[in-house]
Formats: sequence, structure tokens, C-alpha cells
Amino acid sequence: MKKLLKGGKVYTGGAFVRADVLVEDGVVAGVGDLSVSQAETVDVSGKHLLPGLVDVHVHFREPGFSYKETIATGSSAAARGGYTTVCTMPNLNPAPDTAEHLGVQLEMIRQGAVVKVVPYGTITMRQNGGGELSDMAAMRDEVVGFSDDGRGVQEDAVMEAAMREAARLGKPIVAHCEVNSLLHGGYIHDGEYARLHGHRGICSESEWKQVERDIELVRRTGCRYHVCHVSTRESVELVRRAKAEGLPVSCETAPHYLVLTDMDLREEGRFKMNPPIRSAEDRAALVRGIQDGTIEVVATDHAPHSEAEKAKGLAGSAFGIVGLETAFPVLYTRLVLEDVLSLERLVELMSVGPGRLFGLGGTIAPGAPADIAVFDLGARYRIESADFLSKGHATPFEGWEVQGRNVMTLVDGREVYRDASLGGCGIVGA
Ligand SMILES: NC(=O)N[C@@H](CC(=O)O)C(=O)O
Ligand SMILES: [Zn+2]
Ligand SMILES: [Zn+2]
Repeated sequence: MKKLLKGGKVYTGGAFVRADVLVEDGVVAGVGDLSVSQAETVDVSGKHLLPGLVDVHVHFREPGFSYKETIATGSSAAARGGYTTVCTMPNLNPAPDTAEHLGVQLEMIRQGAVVKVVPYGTITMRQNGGGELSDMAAMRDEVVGFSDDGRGVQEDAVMEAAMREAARLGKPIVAHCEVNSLLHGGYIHDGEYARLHGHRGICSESEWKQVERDIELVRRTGCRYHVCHVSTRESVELVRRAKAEGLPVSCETAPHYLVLTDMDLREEGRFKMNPPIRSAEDRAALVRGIQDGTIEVVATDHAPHSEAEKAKGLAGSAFGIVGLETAFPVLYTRLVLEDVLSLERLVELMSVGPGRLFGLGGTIAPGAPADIAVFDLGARYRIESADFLSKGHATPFEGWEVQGRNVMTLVDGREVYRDASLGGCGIVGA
């Protein structure tokens, strides 16, 4: 069946142009002034057509923790947010550390996924940070890269060996950077808010020291290397210098680090994640990083937990917040509408950049897979976590007034989400 998306503004070749998009057999068959007979025509005039958003850092909790999120609920949240491809972190049970364990997850993805879900394999066996590396070679063809997200790889020799193997296999190491010996039981940023309210802080050094170590290991091994959820100004500067040196280094940050500072915290679990939201200076450095291209990716680090796990305040709650259903509107409202960033740059950070870096799409062009998100950038509404399709509801953006809503998501040309404004009722087939 052909589908004609008529009259929208289409992101193509780095800019928005007024054009129709024809979708046929799962791919974009044409972009331009089209009139096609025997196609289902959807009037998208006034809407923006973006290459489907790509999130290289999510937690879907299966296998092992279905009570927090399932592949079905997580990928439904993704579809609603405008994402067509997401990459799942491997802090699971069993963790994907061998072909067999990865196979368990792949089967669940085949059964439950609403959008494209591509897993990471672990770096270490059982993701325990020990000396035994995962069976990277056996997992190579099915994973986007290797990560021990949730913890840093503490031993230099283990990370070096992992980088050598990943380089041999032509896959990236995607690193959660955290030096355990510098944590001292901290759970929010070691800054003004922690001092004022008597909380134990996580120092910036615990992140950037490991970024610094890893960049030195990249110099030695030539491994493609990507830093997860960068939160400190020092990490941004280290990545900036590594890139200037020509090293194969990239990094991501997440929406909450770009629009909040530690002084926005409240005594609630929905403000607790790892790494923590840092100071105003850190936030400013991250914004400069997305403006000058040092940071090429915005990922959500969508990390759902149960209501009970997030109900224990800052000290007692689990680390992690959800993000897939709020990322685009929050950043569109706070960065694009406030002239910090162009809409085109935001599309690069949320789709084109991660798509290019990880080989996961991020274009609307003839012949490309028809992974498309249709946004109504004029829609204004209030974020209410009770409406989320995710099982996780902990968000620091609760109650925010935002603008910009995804109204339709196509994955390989298949409509997976359509909202009421386009005559749909959410996830298609749900
Ligand atoms: N970001 C978080 O606060 N939590 C993540 C782990 C991680 O991303 O490091 C989780 O798995 O819950
Ligand atoms: Zn992490
Ligand atoms: Zn994570």
C-alpha cells in the first residue's frame, strides 16, 4: 500500500522544505510535489516531517525487570515520542554477554517491539566489571556496540582489552564513565543544593576522570568510543580536545542536563538520576557543546523504575528517570523557541547525528527506509506523566507547559502511532 504524506515541511538535505512524501514498500519513494493515484493520502499540511528520532541510550528492562518496563511499553513510549530506532542498554537479567543470553533478549524484541530496537552487548561477562570480557565476537552482528552502562569499567587493563577487541570487530565502546572510589555514597551533584540541604554529593571528577582515562586508551587502541550521558563541563572539554586531535571519540548528553541545574532539584525521586543534574556552569558548557558540535547526540537515558522505587526521596530512590515521551517537546520549547538552538540542529542531535554515528538511519530521502515522525510544532500542552505509555512515570518535567507534539510515527513505512489530531487513537494495533 502506498501512503502519501501531503503538504508538510520535510527535513531533507539539512533543511526543511515544503514537499509531499510518498512511502511505498517500506521506503521513501519520492519527495517533492507529488500527485499519486491509489495512495492513502494523509493531510499533514502545517506539520513538520522529521527523520524518525534515534535514541542510542534507553533501558527497556527485559529480560529481567518487566515490572519496571517491557519492550512493548518502552517501545510504545518511543513511538509516541517520535522515535523510530532505539538502542537498549544491557543491565538486564540475563545480561546480553553471550550469543545465547543476547538471543533471549532478541526473541523478546521480535515479539514486543513497536519501533526498531537494537541492543548493546555488555563489555564484561555478567556485566560485573571483572577481567572476563563478554563474547563480543559472537554478538557482533546483532549489537550496535558494547557497554556496561549502569557502572563504569574500573580496571584500566579491562577497558584496554575491551577496546582492542571492539576495534578488531569494528564496533564502538559506549561508556558509562564513573570512578567508584570517588563516589562516597553520593546521590546528587556535589554542589550548592547538596550543601544547602545536607545531601551527599557526587563530584564531577568521578565522571571526567574516567573520560580522561578512556581517551588515553583510545589513543592507544584506535577504538571507536562514545561517552554516555555527559554531565560535566570537564567531560565536554576533554571530548572537544580529543576530537580536535582527530581521535574517534563522540559523546551524548540528555535533555535534563541541558535544561535543569541542581538548584532546580526538589526532594523527590523524580529528580534523581545518574549522573546527577549538575551546576549552572556545567549546563552552560553542555549547551555550548551542542551548539559547536562537540556533543553530537542527545539521548534520553530513558530509565524507568516502579512507583515504589522512585517514592523514596533523593537519598532512597533508584537512580533513573523516563525520557522518551518528553525529550523533543522539552528541548523544542526550551532551546529552539528560546533561540538557543535552531530546529535543524535539534533534528541533527536527535536523529541525523546518532543515525550517522551508529549507522541507524536519520534521513528522509528517496530509497531510504521510511522512518518518519510527523510533528505538530504548534501544539501546546502540559506534561502529565499519568498519560505516559511507559510504565515509568518519574520525570522532572511533570507539569511543564511545552510546545511540539509528535502526531504520527512511521517505521519502515508502517504506521505505528497516530494521535487523535490526525484521526488516530495512539499505538496502531494496540
Ligand atoms: N541513568 C540512571 O540513573 N540509571 C540507569 C543506569 C545508567 O544509565 O547508568 C538505570 O539503568 O536505571
Ligand atoms: Zn549510565
Ligand atoms: Zn543508562
